[in-house]
Amino acid sequence: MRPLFSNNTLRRIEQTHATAHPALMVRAGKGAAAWIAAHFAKQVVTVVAGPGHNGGDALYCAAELHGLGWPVIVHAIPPRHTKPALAAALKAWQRIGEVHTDCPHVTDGLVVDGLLGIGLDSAPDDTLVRWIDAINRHRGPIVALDVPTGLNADTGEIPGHAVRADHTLTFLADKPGLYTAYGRDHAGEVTCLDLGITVEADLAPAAFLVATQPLALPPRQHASHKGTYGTVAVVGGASGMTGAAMLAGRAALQCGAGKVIVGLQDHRIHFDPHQPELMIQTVDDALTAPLSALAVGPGLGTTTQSVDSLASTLSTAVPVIIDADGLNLLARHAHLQRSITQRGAPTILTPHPAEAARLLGTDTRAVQADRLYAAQELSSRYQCAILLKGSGSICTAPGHPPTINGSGNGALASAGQGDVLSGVILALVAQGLPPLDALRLAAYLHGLAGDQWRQDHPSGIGLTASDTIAGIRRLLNPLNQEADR
Ligand SMILES: NC(=O)C1=CN([C@@H]2O[C@H](COP(=O)(O)OP(=O)(O)OC[C@H]3O[C@@H](n4cnc5c(N)ncnc54)[C@H](O)[C@@H]3O)[C@@H](O)[C@H]2O)[C@@H](O)CC1
Ligand SMILES: [K+]
Repeated sequence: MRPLFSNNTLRRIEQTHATAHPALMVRAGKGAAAWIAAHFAKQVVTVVAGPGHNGGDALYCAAELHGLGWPVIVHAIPPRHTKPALAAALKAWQRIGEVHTDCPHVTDGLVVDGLLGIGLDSAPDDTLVRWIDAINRHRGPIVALDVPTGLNADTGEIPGHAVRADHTLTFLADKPGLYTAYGRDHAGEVTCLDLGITVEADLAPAAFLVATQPLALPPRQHASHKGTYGTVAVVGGASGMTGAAMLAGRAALQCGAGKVIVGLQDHRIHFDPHQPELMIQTVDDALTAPLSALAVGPGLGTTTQSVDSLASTLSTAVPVIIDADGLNLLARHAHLQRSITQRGAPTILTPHPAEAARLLGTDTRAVQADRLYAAQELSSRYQCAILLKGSGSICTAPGHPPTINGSGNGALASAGQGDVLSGVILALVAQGLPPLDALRLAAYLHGLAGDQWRQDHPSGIGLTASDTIAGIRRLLNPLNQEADR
């Protein structure tokens, strides 16, 4: 897992190395130029520099690219208060070429965004907005230095306008905001240039990025039977919403749970013709089975019967995953919140941002403005493992640092995907993974199944939740290399 550092920590690192030679700003500019020269054919490059040190990086990058024989045009916003390091960078460029102070109008080549980095302090002012929009109008490649201008590097929030880069060259260490909320859409492909600095071991990361498969299920032993892999139940499926519970059940089954019961509130359905292995029962019957783990919420509804079903689920002594309407009911009913804190077995909450907002008594915008904080606050308030869904899903649990999931794409924004994710988590917990491990692996595999599907469907349109289940099953199996000896 890759460590991600907050702006405050990055500032501390910068101070520690303030007298480094060559200076970090020079290293950043030269490193960026070397990366650009290695990844693009020589072409006109428009370097856009802002009023702070991010602009200084850009000016050294311009000078270096010029030295490598690239045609370079520089546009810079004059700083209100010149900092010495920026003045030196400006001087270095002015020995080579002109500085245009008007808003760039780029028609050709590559653009380097060095307007703002981690110094963004509020929504960009009018001048910056015009320059950001001018960069975004460019149809060719856009390379952002450190952070796409306008994106909050801590949170991935965009308080106003932001550059949409194809590549971001981020300096010293990786940053959480590049991977969650709006980060993925605006940063493009991220490359970290460490500038020859090793981050001090005593500096705690704000989060970790899960960029590769975090762990695997243990191989299946020959002398095993379905009971070895757990009996699980999905509780939900009120009239008109039975599909949600079925999808969760199918996902649990196809991800290896031994026996899967679907406890439906709609008593008219007794059988899943597409997945006859599922045992369809009433909620009461499902809860009397000797279960290893439960998921409650998919299609649960919000009736009195739904509240009773959730309360019965919480009174069991096995791990419970709460999703969808289960979370909405939890947000509304204090007695359910009390039951959660009194449970002896683990509880896992898997909210999307709107559900997280209800659980925290705030609004979706506030959750999205700081997803890492929201997930950690939920975990401490409810003493649960949390998976906060959305771009760059966050997994955390009390006493554990948060992780940001690095897989997935917009194709997964489709009906039933959350139900599938609940079923995958359920299967992984039933097969013995601790809650937080199950969340991280499930989020990663779910995203990766979407990424693999997208390779054959570039616009990302039409991925169904059922397709995702099949993709995750394929991903789970190559992992069990040592199986069945
Ligand atoms: N932190 C580090 O360790 C390093 C930082 N470097 C660079 O320096 C950057 C940070 O430099 P700074 O602290 O000067 O910050 P920035 O260059 O990101 O921006 C600061 C400037 O932008 C203005 N500004 C901020 N928000 C604005 C808004 N909403 N509207 C209009 N103007 C706004 C500020 O008044 C200030 O002049 C990093 O992102 C990176 O690119 C590198 O040189 C190397 C190492
Ligand atoms: K930038």
